[in-house]
Amino acid sequence: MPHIIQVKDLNKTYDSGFTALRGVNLDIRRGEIFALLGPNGAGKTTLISIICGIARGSSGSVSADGFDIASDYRMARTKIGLVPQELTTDAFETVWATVNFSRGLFGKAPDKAYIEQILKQLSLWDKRHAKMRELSGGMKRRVMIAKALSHEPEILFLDEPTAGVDVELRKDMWEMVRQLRENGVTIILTTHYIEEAEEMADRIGVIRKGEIILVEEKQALMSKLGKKSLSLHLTEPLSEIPPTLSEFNLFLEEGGDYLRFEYESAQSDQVALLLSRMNESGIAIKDLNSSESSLEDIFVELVQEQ
Ligand SMILES: Nc1ncnc2c1ncn2[C@@H]1O[C@H](COP(=O)(O)OP(=O)(O)OP(=O)(O)O)[C@@H](O)[C@H]1O
Repeated sequence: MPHIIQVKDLNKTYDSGFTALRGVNLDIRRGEIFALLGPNGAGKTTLISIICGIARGSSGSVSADGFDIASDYRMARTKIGLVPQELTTDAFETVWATVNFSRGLFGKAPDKAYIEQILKQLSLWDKRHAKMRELSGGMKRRVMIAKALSHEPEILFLDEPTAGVDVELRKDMWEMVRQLRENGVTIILTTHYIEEAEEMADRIGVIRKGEIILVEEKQALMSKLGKKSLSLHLTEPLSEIPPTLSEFNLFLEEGGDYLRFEYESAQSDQVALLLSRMNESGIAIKDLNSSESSLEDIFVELVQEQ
């Protein structure tokens, strides 16, 4: 079964009458890192909460590793670990007790060796006897991940895993998430840091006003929707764009000293053509500089466009 999570025609209308999800269909592949992006209030937490069995959908179905989350709730729930946005732990418990207790909640027999393994993997082993309140914010977050992994789930949801975390720690977190994926865990994360999705995700889903507006391989998304720009510093300034270059999307800048070419990522063969055409027209360049749109630019455009 290639899809570890299948969401079919999922709708959610809250008691207030507000519809937070509309006809969501989403398949998550086994072993991938999937990033769910969307502006505030788009429905990310609602979707995750339903998949994790914390909230109920109004209609539609969800299965986790083949188990329906409504009719096979217990089995579905054991497949999933959730790292929520908020840090919720007992300040006076030790790291070891916190993680061990969480495993027990899922009805799993104690397994010291396994808990030791995850604490070591998350660099928490030295802190196993420390009380939660003695830990730094970053360590607490790692304990939340250890808790979510304590019952050996195959799917891990990370809701804003690095919100409010400094750059250094964010990089550590990314490394850790990659490591978990190496160990065979499927990862679904929501994030406001588009850089995070760009860095880590295999596929990206964009949700807006309760609808999934796009699901795409990250690489394909960036090359399909990305734009590139090439800035050419001319040896002699131009007063206007010569007719021989009229087919290109060109802009004269800084009093004619610079010629900027904007093109879609998929049309990179245009660059060679432009340069040879300029050569033929006797337009020489001193220097050039290229830039491309980030996932952030693509995302902003997508969300605005729809
Ligand atoms: N219990 C509730 N009752 C009514 N409306 C709700 C409830 N929970 C969430 N909503 C609404 O549903 C919409 C989606 O909320 P949700 O928390 O899923 O968004 P989100 O994408 O996770 O946002 P954020 O990025 O801000 O966390 C919002 O408009 C929110 O106000």
